[in-house]
Amino acid sequence: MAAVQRLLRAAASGGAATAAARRCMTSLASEHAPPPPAAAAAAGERLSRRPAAERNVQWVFLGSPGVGKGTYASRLSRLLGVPHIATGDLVRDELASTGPLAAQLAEIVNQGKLVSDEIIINLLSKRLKKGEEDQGESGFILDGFPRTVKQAEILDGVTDIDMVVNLKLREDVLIEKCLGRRICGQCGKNFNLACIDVKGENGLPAIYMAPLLPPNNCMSKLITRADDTEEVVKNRLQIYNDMSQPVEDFYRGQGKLLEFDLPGGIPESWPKLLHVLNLEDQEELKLAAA
Ligand SMILES: Nc1ncnc2c1ncn2[C@@H]1O[C@H](COP(=O)(O)OP(=O)(O)O)[C@@H](O)[C@H]1O
Repeated sequence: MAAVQRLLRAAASGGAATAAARRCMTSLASEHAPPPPAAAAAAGERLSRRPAAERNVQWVFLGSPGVGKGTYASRLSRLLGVPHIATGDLVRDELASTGPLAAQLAEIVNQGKLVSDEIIINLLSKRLKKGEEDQGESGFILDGFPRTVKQAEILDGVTDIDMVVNLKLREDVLIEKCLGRRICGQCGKNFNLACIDVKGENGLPAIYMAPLLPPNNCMSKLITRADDTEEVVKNRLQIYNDMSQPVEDFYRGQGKLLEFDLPGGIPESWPKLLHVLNLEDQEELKLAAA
């Protein structure tokens, strides 16, 4: 983990970096740059490529906006005792701060565009470092990163991802779910006011998802994300299809991609997800210990 944040930080700053990490950074700058060179892999090998059995889980969650990556990644992180790190949350924390990046980020995020690889890697590496130093964290479930093939290549250059879960849902449902999303301005919890009840048609299955309603004390404090308007959501979906679907192919090619079509809301999807991840026993143990 230390190696992950060291190299990611080095890749972002280009400062007191290893030569390998500096080369990763150079590859960020050019559209047609080659993948991180062998030296980067070698440095990662020396510093961080511990066998999976000797370290905690290192998973990635992929999926379009609104699919529920945050919901399932955070449930799994609690079950497995590893941090859930959502780059969208890191961006929103930065937006809420008075830091120098806030104004620049607001313009990009509110149009539904992607933040630059350098900024996002910088935010991620700071988060990894803080988690490791303050909480002794090890392992991670990444949500919202990598979102471009370049980000995936950089991550690949510094550490071994064990598995990539690709959550999938039909596009009309994704839009409804994004528009129904709300956050409690006080406790920060996520809710969804949308009641999804669509018939099966054109080969697509019927799908029902009950709303995830807030308790009474959150009801009056609900906030809608500025990028959850219909226009911006459609733009984000388009950007996901253009920029992030190639990331699915990247991991599919490595044999790490687990495709998961959400069958419905949390009550139907969670047990099925645990089943395909072979984690049913883990949940039983945890419930028994509670
Ligand atoms: N890995 C990333 N690369 C670039 N931009 C990112 C990344 N992660 C988050 N962002 C920025 O933060 C915004 C919100 O991210 P997120 O909460 O993950 O949204 P979504 O609901 O679309 O999955 C994105 O639209 C983008 O501007």
